[in-house]
Amino acid sequence: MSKAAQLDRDAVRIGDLVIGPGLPVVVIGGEDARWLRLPSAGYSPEARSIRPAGKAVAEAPAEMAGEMTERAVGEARARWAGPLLVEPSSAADLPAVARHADAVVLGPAWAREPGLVRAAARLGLPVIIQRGVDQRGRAVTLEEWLAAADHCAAEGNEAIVFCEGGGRTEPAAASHLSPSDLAPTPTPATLDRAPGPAPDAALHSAPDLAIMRAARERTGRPVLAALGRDAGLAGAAVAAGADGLLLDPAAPLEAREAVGEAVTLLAALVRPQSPRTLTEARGEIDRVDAALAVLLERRALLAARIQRLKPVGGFRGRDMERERRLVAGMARRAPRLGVRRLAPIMNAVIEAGLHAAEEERDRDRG
Ligand SMILES: C=C(O[C@@H]1C=C(C(=O)O)C=C[C@H]1O)C(=O)O
Repeated sequence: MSKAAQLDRDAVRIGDLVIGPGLPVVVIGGEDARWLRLPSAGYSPEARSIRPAGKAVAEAPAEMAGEMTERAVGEARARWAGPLLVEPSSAADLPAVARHADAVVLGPAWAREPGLVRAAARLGLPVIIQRGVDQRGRAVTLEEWLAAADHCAAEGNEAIVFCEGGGRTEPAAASHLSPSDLAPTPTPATLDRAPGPAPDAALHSAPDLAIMRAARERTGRPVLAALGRDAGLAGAAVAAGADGLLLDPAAPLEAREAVGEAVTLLAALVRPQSPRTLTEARGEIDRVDAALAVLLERRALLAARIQRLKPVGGFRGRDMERERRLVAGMARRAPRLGVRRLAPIMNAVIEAGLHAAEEERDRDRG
């Protein structure tokens, strides 16, 4: 079966990762999959130059460049057993990508080059087409983006994922990442070896979530939002319908963790799924429980605050009328449970909060 095996038009499989609506939101560059961007300091996908980490740009002859690409992608493959996405810097990288990668990522400069898009599509791998600002500073339009997908499909490759990068540019500093950035758990030491000071554009991607939605609605294909190294827009992207988030290969561990948390919590609220298997259904319940735990913790903190604000707090100051009204309000949002089933649940929640508050008060009094 080809690596680009297609489930249906909505979902795309990359290795054992499935991306699409109704499925869990994936984090690429985080735990779900890795993304290797091959060295590039050129201004177009045809340009070819090699920038060894920390060194000045050096032009490399094509055959040497091919060897370096083969080594970089081969090493990345050896270090990471999960889905590996590789972004070529030129058509010369494609054979190595085909040999080792599970998907090919096309940077914004490729979207306007039908010949290159078609060459990438012919690898038979899933193709991730990025929209954004190319190295010349020109933004790919929605029409150009969709046209790139059509070129891909014209080659018989329907395993297409759109990736919205918005204002993100492709700064040279971000392009000499070594495969060490693909280590499963980056340590501060490996992060230190990551590219030096990068322009802000590398740190803060500005995906246009409206264009991302438009691509999703017009094509029915999955969409990703590229966040750069900043977790700030992760929740917004999930709420806007992103099927996955793409983190820069050099995103720090804290950003990866923050994105994972935002995806779990937001998706539980805004992305209801229809799981088909026991494992999928339990995965979905785990995400809902994660969101519930965060809300229960916040609720307990608020309840404790209220006990300190009331003239008589704790169990002695219990207000049963207030409790009855809040259960009735919740039952409107949880009709399956209704007042009869929600009342004992909320009674347990409220009493747990009051117990925690009284214990805390007793500790504080010493
Ligand atoms: C938090 C309060 O104190 C108690 C706890 C409640 C709760 O946890 O929701 C509700 C009413 C009171 O019995 C409050 O009075 O609002």
